[in-house]
Order: sequence, then C-alpha cells, then structure tokens
Amino acid sequence: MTLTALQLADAALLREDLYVDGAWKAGAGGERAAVVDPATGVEIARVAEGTRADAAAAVAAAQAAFPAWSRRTAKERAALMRRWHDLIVEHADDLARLLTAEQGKPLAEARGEILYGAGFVEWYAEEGKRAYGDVIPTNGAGRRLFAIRQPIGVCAAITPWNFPMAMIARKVAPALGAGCTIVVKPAPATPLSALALAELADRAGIPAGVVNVVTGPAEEVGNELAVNPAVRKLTFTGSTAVGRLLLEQTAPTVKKVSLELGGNAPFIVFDDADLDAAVEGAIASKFRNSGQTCVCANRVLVQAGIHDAFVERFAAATAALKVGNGFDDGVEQGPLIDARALAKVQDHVDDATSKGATAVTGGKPHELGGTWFQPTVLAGVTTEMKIAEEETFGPVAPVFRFETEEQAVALANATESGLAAYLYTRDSGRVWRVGEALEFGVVGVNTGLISYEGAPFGGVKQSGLGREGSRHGLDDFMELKYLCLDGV
Ligand SMILES: NC(=O)C1=CN([C@@H]2O[C@H](COP(=O)(O)OP(=O)(O)OC[C@H]3O[C@@H](n4cnc5c(N)ncnc54)[C@H](OP(=O)(O)O)[C@@H]3O)[C@@H](O)[C@H]2O)C=CC1
Ligand SMILES: O=C(O)CCCC(=O)O
Repeated sequence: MTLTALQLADAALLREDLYVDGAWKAGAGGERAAVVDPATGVEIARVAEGTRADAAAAVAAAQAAFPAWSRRTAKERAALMRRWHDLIVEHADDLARLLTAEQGKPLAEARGEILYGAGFVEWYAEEGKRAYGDVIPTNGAGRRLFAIRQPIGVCAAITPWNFPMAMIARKVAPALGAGCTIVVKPAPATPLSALALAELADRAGIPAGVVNVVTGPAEEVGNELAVNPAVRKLTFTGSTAVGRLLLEQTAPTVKKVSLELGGNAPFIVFDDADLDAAVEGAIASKFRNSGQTCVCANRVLVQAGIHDAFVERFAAATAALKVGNGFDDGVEQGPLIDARALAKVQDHVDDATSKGATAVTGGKPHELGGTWFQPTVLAGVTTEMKIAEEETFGPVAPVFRFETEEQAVALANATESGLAAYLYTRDSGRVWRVGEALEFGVVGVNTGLISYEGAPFGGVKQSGLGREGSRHGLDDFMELKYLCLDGV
C-alpha cells in the first residue's frame, strides 16, 4: 500500500516531521525512521527521528508557553479544546485510515478509537471548568483557610502503539484542561496518528508550545522527558518493565508520575451466568484489537457446571471471527503489530500445549502469513503455564476451570497485575462480594467493554499509578495549594 492508496480526503493530515513550538521541523540529527503497515510490510511514511536536543527544545517550548496558557480562564481553554474536538470528529474517517495503516486494527475499530479519543478532549474541555478548591472552616479568629488547585506545569506523555490516538488524547486532554502544557513521545511504530492530532490542534488555534510531539528513540527522547527537571509530570502507558524504569529515571527530579501498565485480566464466568451474554462479552473483551489491549481478558475462568457449554460456544464464536487486512470489509481481526508480538503469542501457546492444554480452535500462525495468528481458545489451562502469569497481548483465550467462588477470586487475584477484571453472574450478592474482593482497578460486571472517558481507568498493584478519565483524571495534572491567611 502506498500513501496515495490511503486516499486521505485531507492529505495534509499526513505529517512526517516533529511538531515543536507550533512549527514542523526535521530532527536535529537529520535521521528518519520508516513507518510500516503491519498488514503488508510496506513502508507508508518516513518520520523524523527526534534527538535528545529536540526533546529538550520541546520541553523549553512547553515551559515558555505555560504561563500564558495556565493564566487563561478554563472557559477560554475549553473553547479551543472544543474546536480541536470538532476537527477530530470532522476528520474521523481520515484519522481512522491513518490509524489502520500504521497499527493494523480493523477500520471500524480505528474509527471507534478516534471517537473514543475525541471524547476525552470534549470531557476535559468541560471538566477544566470544575477544578474547584475548598474553603476550610477556620482554626482561629482573623484567619481564613483555603485550598486551591493549580496546574502542575510542563507535562510529558510516553504512549504505546496499541491505541495510537486514544492514549494520547487521554493524556493531553486532561493536561490542557488543567492548564498544563505537554510534550508527547508516541511509539515509533505508530507516530502518524499523533502527528495528525498535532496538525489538528494547530488548526484549532491551540497556541504554539502548548502541545508538542517529538518522535524518536526511547533512549534519547524518552529519557530526556524522564530526566529533564522542567518536566513536572510524566504520564506513561506501556509495559510494566518500562514503567518501572521510568519510575527510577524520574526519581532524581521527583516528578509526579502516572503509569498505566500491563494487565492480566481475569474474565470469570459463574454457573449462573447468562451463557450467550458471557460468550459475547468474552469475544468483545478478548479479541478487541486482536487481543493487544491491556484490559483484554487474559485468563478466562469458568465454573465447572457451565464450563463445557461455554467452551463449545466460545470456541465456535472465536473460529467465526473474520481475519484479514483491517481495510477489508467485515474484517474483525487485524495482524499483530510485529514479529516479536507474534513470537510471544506462539511461545505462550506452545508452552501451554506442551504442559497439557488443548487448542480447541486455532493455535497456529494464520494461513495469511505475516503477523496474523489464528484466533485461539485453549482448554485445560493451569497455573503452571506461562499464560497464567504473563500478558499474552494476542488473540489467545486460555480457559481455566474452577469449582467455587472462593477459588475463582483466589485464582483471579494470583497475579502481580491489577488493571481490569470481569465477572458474569446473575446473583446480585455475588456481584458485590466478588466485585469488592477482586484486586483490580476496573471491574466489568456482565459486560466485556468498560472504557468510557467519564469513568476512572487505572490499575492497582503493579498495573500502575493514578487514574485516567473522569473527574479524578484531572487531579493527576494539578497540585493542591493551601493558603492560610491571617490578620483578616
Ligand atoms: N499497558 C498497555 O497498554 C501496553 C502494554 N504493553 C505490554 O508491553 C509488551 C511489550 O510492548 P512494547 O511495545 O515493547 O512496550 P513498551 O513499554 O516497551 O513501549 C511503550 C512505549 O514506551 C517507550 N519506551 C520503551 N522503553 C523506554 C524507555 N526506556 N524510556 C522511555 N520510553 C520508553 C516506547 O518507545 P520505544 O519503542 O522507542 O522504545 C513506547 O513509546 C506488550 O506485549 C504488552 O504486554 C505494550 C503496549 C501497551
Ligand atoms: O490498552 C490500553 O492501554 C488501554 C485500553 C484502551 C481502553 O479501553 O481505554
């Protein structure tokens, strides 16, 4: 596929340079990196490779823009953000095409991501107006006590390839709504969505330096954002290993850090569940983005009484998923992002089957070749297998059998991760008991889809720090200041 074949209605949305201080520029080192369509292996763009100096320049631009942006009223910021939101929605088809071309997910899913991401911009344009403080009852005559919320300052966002648009919107929108400025480093595999977003921010009239996008290698650009003392807040979505590293790198400058890291989501189906709904929810949760989502069901736990019926129907629905190029009509499963991802999926399947699990459907690379893997259901999975411990990040659903509610909760919690969990039951008492006992930040009850900009999203244990979305998401970009007035 060539860029011409992408047929963007607005060709200027394809940007290949860095966006710093309101201007497009090549990287200081003059290098470029290829962006490849994972479905075809064809190069679709050559994007500027930013250097440490480019990242530092972007931080300086964000620092220079901060005083004026933070002093605007929330209503003034909201008007610009609203314009940005409207441009994103207006160009949703083009943005979706860029996203599918660089990431591989089906076009309809890509369009869904664009609108989901736009939702954060709309939400935080409004929520910025509600950054209330407190008037605290006084502790002495002539004294008045207040707490006010102020923007934290220059922020940095490091984002992954699995949601090239929504993970950026989810970080940039609360930053801007709070009155902060920001530098974004998108994943090298998927920079085009980020750059198109910057183009639309520019057109919306968001002032120079408020939003900056610097593509480039982690050891240069990512590291500069983590260590630069002018950056007061770092927000990251990606692997737990890199999250730990960033915590270390930000420690010397004591930045506020938000981390949205790996999950190992249990999807629990109890005997009293609505079987059809549970199968539908499991398909939606497991196979969204070909399983490359941190909230994807990673372990399907099914109670003994419903186990065989569930596995049979789940495997049939899995086998019926249409696999192919995300641009083709009706395709539900695109390719995995790269060969490394494919190898990890194969390794998890091989490990499980070598220890006694059975592939009820799938289990191999797809006949299409490339990085496609057959949508797979494994039965007879046990906790001795790698797939019980590690995030597969691919289209493989391992099914574990359990007998009692206590066993299900223990099995679900037996992981260092704690992002999302799901349960299916018609017993309202069990909803509360299990919902409260699960050590996860997000719990879906009788649904496999939980994401919404108005709800708090984030993990416990080693799945991360902080919350994105909702009114709580604004807090991560603000400081609380206590004012104590005497002599009133
Ligand atoms: N929570 C989630 O949503 C995600 C979880 N994952 C999990 O992680 C696994 C591996 O995926 P992978 O893409 O390697 O994820 P990474 O965590 O390595 O990458 C995510 C982002 O972090 C950047 N990054 C990597 N190393 C550093 C560093 N030292 N300093 C600063 N930035 C850095 C990457 O840039 P660069 O590529 O330049 O290194 C990219 O922008 C997946 O299989 C999955 O299990 C992956 C993506 C998202
Ligand atoms: O995979 C992620 O990191 C985010 C999940 C997307 C969402 O549902 O918000």
